[in-house]
Amino acid sequence: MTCGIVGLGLMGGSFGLAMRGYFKEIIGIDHNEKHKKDALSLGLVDKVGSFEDLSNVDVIILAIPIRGIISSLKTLSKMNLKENCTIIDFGSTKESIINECPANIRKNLVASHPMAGTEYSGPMAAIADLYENKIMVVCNLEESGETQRKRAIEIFEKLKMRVKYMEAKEHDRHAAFISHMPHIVSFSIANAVLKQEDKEHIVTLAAGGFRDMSRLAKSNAHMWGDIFKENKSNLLDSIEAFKSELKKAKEMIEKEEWDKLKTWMETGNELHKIM
Ligand SMILES: NC(=O)c1ccc[n+]([C@@H]2O[C@H](COP(=O)([O-])OP(=O)(O)OC[C@H]3O[C@@H](n4cnc5c(N)ncnc54)[C@H](O)[C@@H]3O)[C@@H](O)[C@H]2O)c1
Ligand SMILES: O=C(O)C(=O)C[C@]1(C(=O)O)C=C[C@H](O)C=C1
Repeated sequence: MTCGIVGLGLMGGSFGLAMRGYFKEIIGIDHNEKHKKDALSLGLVDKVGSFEDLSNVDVIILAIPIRGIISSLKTLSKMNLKENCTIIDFGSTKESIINECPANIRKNLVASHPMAGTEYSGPMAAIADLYENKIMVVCNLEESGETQRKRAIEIFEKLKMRVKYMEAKEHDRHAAFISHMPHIVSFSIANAVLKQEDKEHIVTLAAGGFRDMSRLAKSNAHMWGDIFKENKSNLLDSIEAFKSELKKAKEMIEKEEWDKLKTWMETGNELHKIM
């Protein structure tokens, strides 16, 4: 079996590293020349190629920003793909990808979202065990072909991932709260500190707490811009929920309702018991 990976960054590169030996050959495709060279020298893929090479592979991984995934699907739908070709996308939102996937290749697509990653991007960020013991959400699986379902699940098992099935609508709602809103909050924290006049002095005090809370603010703005745009309505709801809690905390502090504030914090302590 052969594989083509479109996007040789954190997600595509890590996939290549983890799947060496499983595929007879892995071909890497990327619009960034340096990323192609880096991917080769890091051994993320066997060779680099172009989109046309995808006509001859058995598995295609789309690991590029969401709008790029959608336009790749449109291009792939006009190509002569292998009959049972399995296309797996790693996009962080699922509804628009599924809705905009051309009908003639819908059975080829297994719409997936690995709940794994870091704040870094590009081939240098690739990690061989990134996917191990992590959740892979697979959406609207019944719309994928039987061969494609089986192949994708086998690949996720090989990655040592735990598969969770969900409807795309539900996935996008959940992802807004568990991933997209925390990124917005982290960017907000970073911008709030950067706006302080004595920011350099403030950050000299940064220890674990600030580093944890601001880590996500290092993430790639292009990729996250796409995610926020695609999940706008759910993201707005999650920001509203967060704002309402922040407002509650602010009011309790203003009114010096310390016991109430303590109870509110103790409620927050409960979260990790269910994680
Ligand atoms: N970073 C994460 O934590 C994470 C986690 C889960 C899913 N995802 C999703 O995975 C996808 C890839 O994310 P990443 O973190 O690997 O990004 P990345 O920036 O590390 O890598 C993307 C790579 O794709 C290339 N690229 C971008 N657009 C392209 C195009 N149209 N054609 C060819 N090459 C193109 C870039 O040059 C880059 O090498 C995104 O859809 C993202 O939403 C990311
Ligand atoms: O751990 C991180 O740094 C991540 O950002 C990974 C993370 C997340 O947990 O929000 C980011 C985007 C996803 O689509 C899935 C996972």
